[in-house]
Amino acid sequence: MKKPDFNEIILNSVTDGVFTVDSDWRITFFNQAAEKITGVYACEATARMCWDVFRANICESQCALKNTLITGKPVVNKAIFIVNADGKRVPVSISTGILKDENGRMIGGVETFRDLSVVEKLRQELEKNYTVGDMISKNHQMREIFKILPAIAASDCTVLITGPTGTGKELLARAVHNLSPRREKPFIAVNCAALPDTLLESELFGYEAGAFTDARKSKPGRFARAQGGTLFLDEIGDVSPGVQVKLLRVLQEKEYEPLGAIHPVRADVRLLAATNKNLAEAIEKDCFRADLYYRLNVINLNLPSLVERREDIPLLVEHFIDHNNALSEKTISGISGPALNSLMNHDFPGNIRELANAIEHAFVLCPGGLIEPKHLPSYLHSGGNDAVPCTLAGMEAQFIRDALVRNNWKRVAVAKELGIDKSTLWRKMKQYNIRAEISSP
Ligand SMILES: Nc1ncnc2c1ncn2[C@@H]1O[C@H](COP(=O)(O)OP(=O)(O)OP(=O)(O)O)[C@@H](O)[C@H]1O
Repeated sequence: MKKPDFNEIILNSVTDGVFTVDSDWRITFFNQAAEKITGVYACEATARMCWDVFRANICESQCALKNTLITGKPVVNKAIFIVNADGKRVPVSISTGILKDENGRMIGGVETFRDLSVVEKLRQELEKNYTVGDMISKNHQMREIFKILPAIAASDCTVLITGPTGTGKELLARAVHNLSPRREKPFIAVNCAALPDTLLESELFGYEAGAFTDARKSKPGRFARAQGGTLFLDEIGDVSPGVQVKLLRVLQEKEYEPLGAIHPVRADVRLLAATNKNLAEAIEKDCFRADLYYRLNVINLNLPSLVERREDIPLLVEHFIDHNNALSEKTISGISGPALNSLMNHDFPGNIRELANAIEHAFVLCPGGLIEPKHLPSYLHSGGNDAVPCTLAGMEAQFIRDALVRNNWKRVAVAKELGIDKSTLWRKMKQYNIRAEISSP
């Protein structure tokens, strides 16, 4: 009778998957847990190339076992995905090591892997509870907003969303639209600060042919495009008195006149507006009409800054890692303790947009595995802004910032110097979280 192989008995008793390969990458052993996790029987797996059986997202570009056999360094608990025999993605954490014979000669490698499906499911459940639309938060103030959002969405009232830049005002407006009975109709967003006054007016209300010299054909405005749906007016605090009067008329009479039109047009549009300015102060300074403010501010949703909801940082970091993983070829498994610490200790003047940009930056520099402090923008871990940017986006941001300083933050002059449109400059400043030190045209 064949003597029992105790090594095999032990390896088949553990709940982690274990397989070994020889120096030609052919599987020499496949335990029972490996069969269960991959859905492949040991008799089918043995003697096959490991990447044909253990189909991991890192097989081609960053094989952990290969790395270990080349460098001699083990990989410990790296989170990856494999594709099982049914074609389903299974999250696993892998560890690797070298196999040596009694003379110390390398004869292959060993990989152990743990099924993380349950952990992943729990994480997704947890995230689902903290999510409305694309917004994620576990902060009590935000969760109060999430709670009343369906009722607000179901009504047709105007909503004024306030809060510092990058706190998610547009995302919240989209969530209101997507939860509302108007969700099948368009959601149209207009950034009122990005357009000069005359252009904003024709952009919003459209014009008839012959309304002005270049108007050969009539053009529908954003109100017309949003008909039946929702119009989101971002940066409403920057709208001129002339446009304010016209908006007031739409809100009061539900109609407007395109430039050069003889008859008014009925507007079936829900208005949502947002600002990071203090409109009450603007009213006192006679820069904003009180009557328009009251019409817009039927419901006010105020978003707290990220500093006021630091508890959201880990959740948001995971969310942005997932998002970037889905968009890129890379697999980033998470963030290291020290890197998360750097983020937790930062004040984020650009709020969630700044955090999202920091994770995007880390994706460029991090080859895989965990995001470490060195992968984050230098100002987050070195305490200074002086480091030379090493990504194209970083260089563009630096270039724009330098031009703004050179031109005393005058955006018109900077746009001219850089040969770009003022709205493009504005968009890029927002993208790179460059904030004016002196407000100017
Ligand atoms: N709660 C959130 N969960 C996930 N992502 C968020 C959240 N809030 C904001 N974001 C992301 O942060 C970025 C900025 O959000 P958004 O443009 O909505 O901010 P904003 O307040 O409208 O900014 P601004 O005042 O500069 O116009 C976007 O990439 C958005 O997807």
